[in-house]
Amino acid sequence: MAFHVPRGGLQQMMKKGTRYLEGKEEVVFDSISTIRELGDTTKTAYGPFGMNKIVQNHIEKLFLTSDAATMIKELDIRHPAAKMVVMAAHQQEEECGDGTNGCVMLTASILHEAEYLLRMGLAVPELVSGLQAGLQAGLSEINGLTVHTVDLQQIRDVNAVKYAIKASLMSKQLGNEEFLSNIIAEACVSTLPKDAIRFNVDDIRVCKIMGSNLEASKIIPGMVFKRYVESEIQNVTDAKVAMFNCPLDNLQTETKGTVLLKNAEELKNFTKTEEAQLYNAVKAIAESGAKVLVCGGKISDLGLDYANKMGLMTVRLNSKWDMRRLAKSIGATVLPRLTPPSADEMGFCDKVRVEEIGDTRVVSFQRSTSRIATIVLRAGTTNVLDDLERAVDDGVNNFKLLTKDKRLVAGAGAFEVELAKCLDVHAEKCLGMEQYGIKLLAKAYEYLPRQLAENCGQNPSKVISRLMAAHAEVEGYAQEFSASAQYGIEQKAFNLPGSGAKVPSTQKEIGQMIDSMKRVAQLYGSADMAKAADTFEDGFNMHKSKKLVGSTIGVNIESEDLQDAAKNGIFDHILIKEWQLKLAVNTAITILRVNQIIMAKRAGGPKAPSQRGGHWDDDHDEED
Ligand SMILES: Nc1ncnc2c1ncn2[C@@H]1O[C@H](COP(=O)(O)OP(=O)(O)OP(=O)(O)O)[C@@H](O)[C@H]1O
Repeated sequence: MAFHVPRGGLQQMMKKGTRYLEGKEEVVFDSISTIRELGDTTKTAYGPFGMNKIVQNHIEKLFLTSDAATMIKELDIRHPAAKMVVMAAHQQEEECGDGTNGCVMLTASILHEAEYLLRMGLAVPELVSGLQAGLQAGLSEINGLTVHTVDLQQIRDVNAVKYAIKASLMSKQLGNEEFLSNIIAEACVSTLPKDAIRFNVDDIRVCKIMGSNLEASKIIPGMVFKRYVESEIQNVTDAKVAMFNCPLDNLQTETKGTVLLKNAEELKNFTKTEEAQLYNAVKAIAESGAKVLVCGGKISDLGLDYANKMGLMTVRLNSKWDMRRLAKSIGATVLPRLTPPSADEMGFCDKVRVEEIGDTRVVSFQRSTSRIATIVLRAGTTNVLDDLERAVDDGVNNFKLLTKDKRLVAGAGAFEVELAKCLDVHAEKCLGMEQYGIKLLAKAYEYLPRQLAENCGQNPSKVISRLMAAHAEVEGYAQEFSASAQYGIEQKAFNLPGSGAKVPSTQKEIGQMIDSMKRVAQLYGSADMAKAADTFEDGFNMHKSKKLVGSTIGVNIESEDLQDAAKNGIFDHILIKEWQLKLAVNTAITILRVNQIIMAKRAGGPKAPSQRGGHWDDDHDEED
């Protein structure tokens, strides 16, 4: 006789097969180690020398990429805590369209640091309140770290845009950034309306055509479809375009009817009226002035014949999204029935033509003032084309961010080191246990430049210590200066009406102080003050020129010597950094606050067998 083993507590309430985890060790530390593993997977793809991954998704589609968003999307992650990070990554992608890897890595590093503090005995509420304080401090510090701006007057300047978005392309397509940033900037700027700054990432379409190389890629103002036209006419210029959401065919009734034909005459005349109706409809469309007819439904042989007779170029589009985009691009209204369009309802194109790019036939609708531009990408393989498309997507998203906010921070890890330093300073001022949380955040930020250096094959510890020294030296100089005798002169200057006296303690404050001194000197015509400002500025510049120091010093991907990211035009958008901070801290807090994980048995019967007769990875799926 078998013994009955009683099940107690939660297990008793739940269906058999429910998984249940409890306690700090099982829940928090286990979640942290899973998330760290996720971070370890994506971190090697961070930055310009990030490695590619081959990811095969659940339908056996292959992805070759270093884009974290794609990796995370295609990996079917099941762990509930890791799913939180996946959600944060998705949110980062939704908000900014870039910076996903940074977000995942920051979350993983915060949790890694938190684990150490928890094991040392810090309570979760203390850690959480510290992280919240760190988040607030970080958000307010970020504002002061802007090093470059592209304001609304410059947003139509292709060179200014190109300069600002280049770094986002470098990290995906190192070596191709010059060409890509140029083509993306031109395409984005060309779609901006004349009267306002409005931009949607959907305004830039990508048409991938295999063959040739990247340099053969080009921008087409308007839409390009990889298809062939139905009609004999394949090339029109200055064309009015009529768009219909219905088939170019006889009207079909919804109900079926029976017709009794009594003689041959009736049989001959049966379809005549319908044919005449279709003929008249096509004729009316041609007479309205349209030269091109775009149909969302099927095109019958008869309809095509009439269109050819009337000299109409006929194109069929299958997707309703393509119809909508084309309508937006050429300024047309999509009509539901084959009625002659009014002048307002017709769109206009400079050219509609069939082209052969490589050995692919495309039909392009070109209009110089189009609100949509298409980038035709060329490369040898589909995987390279897909990766190029993702790089274009990052560039376009960065342009969109510029239309929302003009501020950029220094890239190449300079921002992270500077923010870590500011957070450390802030933590020193906090007296309670909060300071541990803030310091933790500062430490977590150091992981990003460290990884950037490691991926470039450099010694990460050496690079990070140099970076920190470079960022600290300016402060050191400011403090030295405040204590010096010369500061007395400037102090006097600052006591003049209209200027505030403040001991400069950061590079930014030194800059502001020099500016104020110059302004005051000019206002009061004081030669002494002007001389003092010059001396101060010279001293500061000399100090900087002796060594590479400053808040914009970042990782140099070519050598272990550092570089000035701002001078070399390596910028990241401020909104990317803000969202990374918010999402990473909030996700880490959410995970730290969990004390139980209860997973119900997965619903549904056995998995449908694979269509290709099994898969080498099936064993792993069985585990669930
Ligand atoms: N030439 C460069 N030298 C040094 N750092 C660079 C250079 N180009 C880009 N970077 C840095 O690389 C980092 C971005 O890398 P990457 O694009 O791989 O990460 P991400 O944007 O967080 O992730 P993803 O694009 O996959 O969502 C940024 O911090 C950027 O400043």
